[in-house]
Amino acid sequence: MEKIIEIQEVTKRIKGKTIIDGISFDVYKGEVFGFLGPNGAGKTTTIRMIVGLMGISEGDIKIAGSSIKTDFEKAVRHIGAIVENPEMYKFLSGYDNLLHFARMSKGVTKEKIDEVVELVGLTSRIKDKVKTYSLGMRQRLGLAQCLLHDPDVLILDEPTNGLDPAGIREIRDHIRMLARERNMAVIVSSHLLSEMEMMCDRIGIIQQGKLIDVQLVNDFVNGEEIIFEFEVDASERAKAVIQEALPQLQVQQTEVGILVSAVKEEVPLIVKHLVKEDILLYGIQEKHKTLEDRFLEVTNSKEGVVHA
Ligand SMILES: Nc1ncnc2c1ncn2[C@@H]1O[C@H](COP(=O)(O)OP(=O)(O)OP(=O)(O)O)[C@@H](O)[C@H]1O
Repeated sequence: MEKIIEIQEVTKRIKGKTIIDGISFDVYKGEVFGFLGPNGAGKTTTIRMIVGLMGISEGDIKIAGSSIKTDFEKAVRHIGAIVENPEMYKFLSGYDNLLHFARMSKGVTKEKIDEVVELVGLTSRIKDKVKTYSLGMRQRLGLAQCLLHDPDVLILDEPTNGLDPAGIREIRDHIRMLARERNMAVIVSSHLLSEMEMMCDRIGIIQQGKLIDVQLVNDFVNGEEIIFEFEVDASERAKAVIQEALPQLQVQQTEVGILVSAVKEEVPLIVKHLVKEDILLYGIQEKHKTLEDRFLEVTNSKEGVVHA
């Protein structure tokens, strides 16, 4: 995979306060990279530094090999971004808006405008005034605007904010398509964890200005341990039996039985202990953790390992 963004030991201080504290990670072409973190963690600040809206106190950011510090113009040329709400002229058509933006960047042809309109699925409505568009259509027009100069990287801060479920799905599908079919790197931030789980290939978790974890979404969510639910006739006793016999495992009582966080190889052992104590076992189910479960585990423990 080809690196397109390199964040190298970046620190940001504002009025003596450290907002971002020495973060480093890379983003590759063709992937959707999600930025997760509690409110005030530093997601927007990091994004603003990547797109060049804010200076860097220490460290460097390279885009397609060019430093944003020493080669700003060349570096940001590779980026298309929606950081604040895209500015649109509501009384103009979508097409006229794009024409307006096209005039501001060099070398954008009318064919290119038609191509991006088609790419974001707005062809049939592009001649209508923007004020008649739904929020989802406006977001897609914003996406089209970002794509006019053929960026390698797309940066979207909270792209699904305020959208209804259908709108969220539309934007998500477009983001994934741009990464897969156009080999673009897409960086998104969102506090909607279920959304990030569906949209991203990798996520970086930022907390109090530090990057505490960078992982593939699948590895992050599932890890090695799985939660198994054992449906039994006597859950309280079952919990006590497993805690006594296998004290290394985490056991939780539920309405129908017990939840045990374990690896698959440990399941026969758990069953053996339950059966030995004459506990009736009606079924075993695998419960997958959600990104939200894992996010809360990691941010609450404040410990994390950076897997590059
Ligand atoms: N210009 C500024 N002056 C002083 N403090 C700032 C400034 N910009 C950001 N901060 C502080 O930096 C921290 C990180 O803010 P940032 O907006 O990057 O967080 P965030 O992760 O995007 O949060 P949210 O999810 O709430 O948008 C916050 O504590 C914020 O108050």
